[in-house]
Amino acid sequence: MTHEPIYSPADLRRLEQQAEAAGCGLMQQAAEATVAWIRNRFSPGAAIRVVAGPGNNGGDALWAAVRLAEAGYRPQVVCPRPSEAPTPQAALSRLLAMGLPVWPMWPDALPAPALVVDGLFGIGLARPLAEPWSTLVRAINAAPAPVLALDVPSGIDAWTGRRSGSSVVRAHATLTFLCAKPGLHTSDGADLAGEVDVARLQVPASLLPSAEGALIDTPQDALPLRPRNSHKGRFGSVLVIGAAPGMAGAGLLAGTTALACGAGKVWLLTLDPTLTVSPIQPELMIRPLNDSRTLLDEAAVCAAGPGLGTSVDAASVVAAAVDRPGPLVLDADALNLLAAIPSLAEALAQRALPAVLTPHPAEAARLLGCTTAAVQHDRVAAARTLAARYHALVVLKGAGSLIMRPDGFYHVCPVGSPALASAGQGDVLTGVIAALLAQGLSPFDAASLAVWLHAMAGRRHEDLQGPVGLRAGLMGDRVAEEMNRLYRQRAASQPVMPPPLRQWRADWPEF
Ligand SMILES: NC(=O)C1=CN([C@@H]2O[C@H](COP(=O)(O)OP(=O)(O)OC[C@H]3O[C@@H](n4cnc5c(N)ncnc54)[C@H](O)[C@@H]3O)[C@@H](O)[C@H]2O)[C@@H](O)CC1
Ligand SMILES: [K+]
Repeated sequence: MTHEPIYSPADLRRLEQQAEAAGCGLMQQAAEATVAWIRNRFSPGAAIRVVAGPGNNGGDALWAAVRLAEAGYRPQVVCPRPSEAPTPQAALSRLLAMGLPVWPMWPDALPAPALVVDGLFGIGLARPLAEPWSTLVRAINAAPAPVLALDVPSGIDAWTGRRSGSSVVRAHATLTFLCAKPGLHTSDGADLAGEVDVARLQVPASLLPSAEGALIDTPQDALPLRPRNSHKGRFGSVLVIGAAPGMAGAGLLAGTTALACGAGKVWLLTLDPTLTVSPIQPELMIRPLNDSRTLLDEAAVCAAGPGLGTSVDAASVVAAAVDRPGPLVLDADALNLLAAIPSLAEALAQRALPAVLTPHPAEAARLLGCTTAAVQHDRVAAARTLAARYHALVVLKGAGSLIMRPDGFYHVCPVGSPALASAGQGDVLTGVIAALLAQGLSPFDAASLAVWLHAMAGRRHEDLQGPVGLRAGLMGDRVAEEMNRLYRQRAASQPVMPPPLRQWRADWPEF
């Protein structure tokens, strides 16, 4: 998979200092990246309102205004309290020398700009915004023009995505510098950052820290191979454990999705004795609890939890699934059992191959013994604690889904959609992860690719139809479409033999 790296706040600050000491001119580079971004979308001559704050984020904005003026744009610069540091001050002098006024407050009388650039606060934000910044934020958000945030929408924490207070810039796009930042994709950041681009800037490779995580990008190379010389045994088998009385739908969703996403065969071990066959999905093999021993031995992958309930039978079959050595996904009620039964946690920690746990925030809170709000307060920290505690891969669902390894490295999914906020989507995701594990992916790759495919299916539904109406029952086929799209893209990037120009036969003399 190709990734944008994420550095920790401390590593990023260290990188900034070392790069400045090495004379990299990061502020100038950030300004040039901003102008390149603007040139791509707005023609010279356009009025661009650049709003600069009191720190280096403001410095980026002031230098962007200088470069915009040089490139033929008409910057309207607003800066109530410029930074006193030399580089931003140099930009101010250049602006004044070019005869460009710097307005202390939002200039209502000027013609409306084509774009507003938010350079108020970046990663140095330390507290909620007060005057004069909150008035400027209100003016930015009310402007009849799109907003480009530099580095981070002002008022948002770059790592958690939380608002610092009630004054926050709502950006249509964010151009972030040096590395990707998880807070632009999760929590409030998912709604306030708009489309996010990363400008890595030129920094000597020797200064780059090791990443604490990465954004998932189009993960073509993680796709399982599907040679022509294949049979269903090659693509693995999945045992879904769930579907207790009254909750059959959850187990059926996970099972049918695993089939749709390429698992060779799928059993559903149901705790409901009346459930024997799915009339709409006859290829799904539904088996009673009595068969659990045989199936746990036979299946390559186990996915326990969808519609499982928390009965004694459920607890004992989950314990047996955790004890077997193969790939394992625990979701929904299996996670509730894990929160309640300490011996399950001990058994998970003993596994050589880490299990995949897929909590939504409320399930994560139950496992951590805290509130859902506390989980959402710092999603990376919550996922990191869970992954270390259970020695497992943790998929923390919700906007900006996180996939956390036990060693603390994580992926953030930058794609998402409110179309996925509907009943059964968690069961679907469990089915996709199980199918990819069955096809031989490692737990981290399977969980990352599954989250991305699931999110892409949601995004595509939203783009084509809107944010409602994506029932979980439709998802297996939609996720399979995304997989096939990736297969086609990968095939298109391979070398291709051109077709013959003429009909060819070996016995034709002119050949
Ligand atoms: N330091 C560097 O070398 C680089 C910095 N860059 C830019 O600089 C930004 C970080 O710069 P800074 O560390 O100066 O931080 P900011 O520009 O985000 O702002 C920090 C300043 O605002 C003050 N402040 C923080 N919260 C406030 C609040 N709520 N109300 C009023 N004042 C508040 C701080 O005391 C400090 O003076 C990055 O986000 C990025 O845009 C980039 O140019 C890349 C290089
Ligand atoms: K900003």
